Amino acid sequence: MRFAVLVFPGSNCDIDCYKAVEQTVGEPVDYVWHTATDLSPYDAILVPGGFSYGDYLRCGAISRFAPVMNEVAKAAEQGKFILGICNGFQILTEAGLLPGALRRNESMKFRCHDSVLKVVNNDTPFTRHYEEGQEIVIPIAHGEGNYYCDEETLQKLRDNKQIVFTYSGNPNGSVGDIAGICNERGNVLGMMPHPERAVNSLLGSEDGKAMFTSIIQTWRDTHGAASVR
Ligand SMILES: NC(=O)CC[C@H](N)C(=O)O
Repeated sequence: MRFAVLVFPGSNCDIDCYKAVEQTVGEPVDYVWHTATDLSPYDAILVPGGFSYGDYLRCGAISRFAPVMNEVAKAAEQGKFILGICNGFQILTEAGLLPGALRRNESMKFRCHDSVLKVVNNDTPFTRHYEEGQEIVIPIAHGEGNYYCDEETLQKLRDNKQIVFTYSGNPNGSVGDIAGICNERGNVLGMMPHPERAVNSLLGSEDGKAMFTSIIQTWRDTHGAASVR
């Protein structure tokens, strides 16, 4: 299995994502520049956090026009795993690959601290190594993590089990305490907290590790390879 970590001008969590893959699952991983026009060698695509294009206009509003985003849409269509973290989540909503939008935090302040998340849906390729209802500690670091969608969309998210993580103690004003959602098919996930910053107890938490092992386990199950320990 091969991972891509996309890099936009202003990404700053790309190295963390790369290291998380390298150190937790040890699978091949490449940085892929935003001008790339071929993602065919990759099975999972990580859209990392940061301040792509300086967050001008709105976070992710410019990045979503990058050439690589056409390839991300194709990859999503093909059922490949797409994980957008923080700015990556913002880019995926701007690109229309996930519903809703991320607005300024209710406090109007940048929030950077650990957060407790509840795993609402562990039946996704990204969360199968968690228990349903499990509480995990994953850091947040954002100014625009206030997830918004209209009532109808919120109901759809609930009905289709697309709400994957909620906050225990809402740090930003998100509707329904939403911290992370997936698409209907379950192969595209966006979340504001940073699992790649929680893959080793030296970092304060290793609760993010299971996201990476879940992805690879799912891939191995469908490709007949050995299971992940
Ligand atoms: N860490 C991040 O990806 C931050 C995302 C975005 N720049 C924000 O402040 O909301």
